[in-house]
Amino acid sequence: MNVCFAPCPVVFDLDGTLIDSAPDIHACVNTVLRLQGVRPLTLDQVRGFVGGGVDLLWRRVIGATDLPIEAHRDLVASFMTRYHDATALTRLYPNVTEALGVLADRGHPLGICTNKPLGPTRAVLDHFGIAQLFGTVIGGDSLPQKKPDPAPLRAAFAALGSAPDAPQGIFVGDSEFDAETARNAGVPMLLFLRGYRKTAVEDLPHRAAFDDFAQLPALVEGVAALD
Ligand SMILES: O=C(O)COP(=O)(O)O
Repeated sequence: MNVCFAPCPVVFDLDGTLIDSAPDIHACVNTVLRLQGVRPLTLDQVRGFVGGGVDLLWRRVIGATDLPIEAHRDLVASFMTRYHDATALTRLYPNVTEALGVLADRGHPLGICTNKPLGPTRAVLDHFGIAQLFGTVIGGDSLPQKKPDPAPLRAAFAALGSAPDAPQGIFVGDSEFDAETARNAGVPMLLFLRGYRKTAVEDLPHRAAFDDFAQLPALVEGVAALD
């Protein structure tokens, strides 16, 4: 049972949930590959590598190229010099700002729990003028653990005033990592269908699914009323 008496905290994943950032990640990856004399990857390939943070992204990029695994650390460092403020090709999904505004006006504490490093996370929230809506922002490098470990999500709920070992609230995400994180943390998940998920919807644990952020405030109230 996940009882919410006051408007419950709502924590959001970032890449593939609030923002479509794959074009910027793709561009930064290919800039690094070009410097190495390696053929560029497609947008679909790179999009499929997003979700587990930058270290895993580059292990997957290396696996798709002839680059040696020993180069991983330098490739990540080179990538981060470009990625830390990459926003030019990133877009908010439609109706995100409006939905966040409705939830904030109704008194829901809002947070971010992403595997994206904190630097680029803050850059993108500032770029879209939504940083002030979030009471906490947990990035992929904020804690030793990353999603799907429940620790980052529990930390986000705790920062929003929820009990750390029995968090109350809702997690909104798009991916396998997010669904597993929500299950590990014991919170209901709302699954956004236009993100970077590779698994069939019915194979991912989730409370409800949606494809337009205009639907989100009603879904949140529905979940909160049931729990
Ligand atoms: O940077 C990533 O790999 C994924 O970030 P996300 O947790 O916001 O989906």
